[in-house]
This record gives sequence, C-alpha cells and structure tokens, in this order.
Amino acid sequence: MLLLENVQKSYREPSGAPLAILDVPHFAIAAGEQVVVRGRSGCGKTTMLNSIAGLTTIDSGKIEIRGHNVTAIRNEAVRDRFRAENIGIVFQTFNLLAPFTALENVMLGMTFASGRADAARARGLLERVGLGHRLHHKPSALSVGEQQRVAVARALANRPVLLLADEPTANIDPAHQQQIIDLLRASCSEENIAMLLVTHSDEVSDQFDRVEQLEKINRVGQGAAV
Ligand SMILES: Nc1ncnc2c1ncn2[C@@H]1O[C@H](COP(=O)(O)OP(=O)(O)OP(=O)(O)O)[C@@H](O)[C@H]1O
Repeated sequence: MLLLENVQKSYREPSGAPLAILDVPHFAIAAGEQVVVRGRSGCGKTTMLNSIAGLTTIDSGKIEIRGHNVTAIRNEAVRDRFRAENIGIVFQTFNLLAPFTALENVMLGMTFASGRADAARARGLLERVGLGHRLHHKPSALSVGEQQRVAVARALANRPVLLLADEPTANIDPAHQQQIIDLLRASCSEENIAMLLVTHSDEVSDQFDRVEQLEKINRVGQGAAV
C-alpha cells in the first residue's frame, strides 16, 4: 500500500552545503497495517512523513501509495488533490483553522478532496471522537485534547488509505494521551486505514506489533552519534 524505494532527501546547511537527512533503500507497509516510527531527535522522522505526504519533495527515489507513484506527480494542485483523497494527517500542533467551528474544520477537508462536504459523515465522525456536543465550537473554545480529537476526525473525513500521525500526543496531557491513541487505532482498524505513527513514547510504541527504528532503515542515521 505504501512503498518507499531509494528515497533520498537532503536540506541545505546555512552555508549552502547539502545536509543529507534520508537515504531509505526500502520501506513498505501493507493495507491496514499500523506501524510506529521512532528515532532520536533530528534523525528525520518528520521529514519522512512530510515526504510521504508530498509536503516535502524528495531529491531522488520513489514513493508509491496504492500503486500510484506520487513522486512522479509534478503538478502541485494534482499532488494536493491526491493527498486530500488518500492521506489523513494528524500533526503535533493540530493545525486546525481558527475561524472555523469543529464541524466546519472537518467539512472543509472534504470540500478540498471531492468538492462537496458530507455534513452527516462529518457529524458522525465528531460524535465518534466524543465531540457530538461541541460541533459548533471554534478551536479556541476547545480543550487541547478536544482540538486533537477534531484533528483526528478531520484526518479520517475523506476515508484515506493512509493516516500519518506525527507525535499526535506530544501536546496532550498524559491522562488523555491514551484516548487519542485508542481513537486513532480503532478508527484505522474499522476503516482498514494504514497508519504510520511517530512517537517518542515507550508506552505508546509498546502497544504496536511493528515498531521501526528510523536509524535502522535510514542509511544516513547509521553509525551516527546519538
Ligand atoms: N527546512 C530545513 N532546512 C534545513 N534543515 C532542516 C530543515 N528542516 C529540518 N531540518 C533538519 O533536518 C533534520 C531532521 O529534521 P526532522 O524534523 O525530520 O527530525 P525529527 O526526527 O522529526 O526530529 P524530532 O524528533 O526532534 O521532531 C534536523 O536535524 C533538522 O534540523
């Protein structure tokens, strides 16, 4: 379902010299599979997720999602559309749109993918994440945990094949972290969505069957001082 082959990504040092971050010969996950990615700070986990999402362009190699070579999509609008239709993203900082209500935030993502928003599904998703009583609240009027639950509902709105979650519980108080993880796992299982989750937490990664250490799949990290 997701395949990375010989993916290389570098940034530029302030001096202009290339700064190699990723060199991943092979990484794949199956439909519906739930995988954790771990690694030391700065080893390239967010860069890998952003590359898969098409938010960052890679230097060379190939990323396939559902058999589509997304690396070959050069047109930004087409790439945005592919992302909206196939990938759900949950960020550490939620990235909700402040002027809009919880319901509108979920529906806006739908409009972007298909041109129309399914209000009933958006409502259903918000009920599913326990926010049926907060549909018309704006992000500033929601607790931090509630904001992340809206972000989860938004990420699921378009029935993606892949959900990318970048430290989704990093800003959530410990009492509510497990709730977000349970929600992500159950929602992905129910809709056969593959999940790639970045976390620093042992407690979270212990719950997953497959945990990948980025330094092991990334040649750049191998042998690096920790
Ligand atoms: N736009 C950029 N230009 C130059 N260097 C960058 C840029 N973005 C990230 N980096 C560097 O690339 C490296 C990888 O960053 P990335 O955010 O992918 O790491 P990470 O593994 O997600 O880290 P953390 O666990 O701390 O969130 C870091 O050393 C960072 O300083």
